[in-house]
Amino acid sequence: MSASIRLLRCLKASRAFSAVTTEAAAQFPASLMRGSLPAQSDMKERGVHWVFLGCPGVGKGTYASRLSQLLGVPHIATGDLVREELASSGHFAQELADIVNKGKLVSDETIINLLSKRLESGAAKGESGFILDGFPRTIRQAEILDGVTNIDLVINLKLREDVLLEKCLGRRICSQCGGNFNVASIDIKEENGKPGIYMEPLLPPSNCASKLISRADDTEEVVKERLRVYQAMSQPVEEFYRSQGKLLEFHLPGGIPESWPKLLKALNLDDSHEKRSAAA
Ligand SMILES: Nc1ncnc2c1ncn2[C@@H]1O[C@H](COP(=O)(O)OP(=O)(O)O)[C@@H](O)[C@H]1O
Repeated sequence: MSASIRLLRCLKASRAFSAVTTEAAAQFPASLMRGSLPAQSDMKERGVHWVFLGCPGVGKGTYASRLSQLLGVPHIATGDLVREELASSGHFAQELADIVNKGKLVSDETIINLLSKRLESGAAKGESGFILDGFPRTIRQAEILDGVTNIDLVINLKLREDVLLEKCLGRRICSQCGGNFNVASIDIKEENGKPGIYMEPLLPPSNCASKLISRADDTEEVVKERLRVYQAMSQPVEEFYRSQGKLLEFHLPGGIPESWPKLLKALNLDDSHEKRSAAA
């Protein structure tokens, strides 16, 4: 049975999450594949089951999307699923907007329903494997995911907090093509032994420049609340996976040109892997 169907059944079978998680945890021994990267042949057949963790603005979407192209698995961002739902009209969209625009998390039940639907439609199209971005964000979500599928690896992206705020405030989306850009120019010099960091802006092409919009939840007040919510609700998820030996901490050294090759190296995905997949 696919992970998506199990995820959905798990949720439908019981509205009491605690019962689900106990049952789910018992069903799948956590030692299975714990802490190991799948072999390259396995990656091809099953597709990787990876998770990206990290604070708002850290760049989960950027690196998850690049890796999904490299490894040929879908990049599934629950924030995107929520925004698709927000774009629809109706009472539920308004309820969601009230939560998201305050920087709060939507309920575990809502997010699991959205994710299940996305996984099911992907499975129907023959997708296998995934890179999840923005899920799990609570211990309950992590336990439910653990009960329905075996996560191979969790990449925890790290960046200093003052940069996170700047990056969120600099985020722009082209209202026509949906492209993601960032107008923030980060150039913090080394100070008192604390390393500096340089990240150049990711500017849009001229045809997008006049169509840029910002996310409603990327205001200073809401980003600060999202960072607070991350520390309270999602930081424990890092510990959850650390204790399973699945967490790979990656401190971003700078912008994409500097960070991407280092991330590939940390994942044992070297240039030759990149070239092979480009040629395939
Ligand atoms: N796994 C999740 N659990 C609960 N709420 C979520 C989840 N994923 C996304 N959301 C909601 O969607 C919003 C946007 O998500 P995302 O784009 O991932 O934001 P961020 O930039 O903060 O990482 C979140 O602030 C939250 O309200």
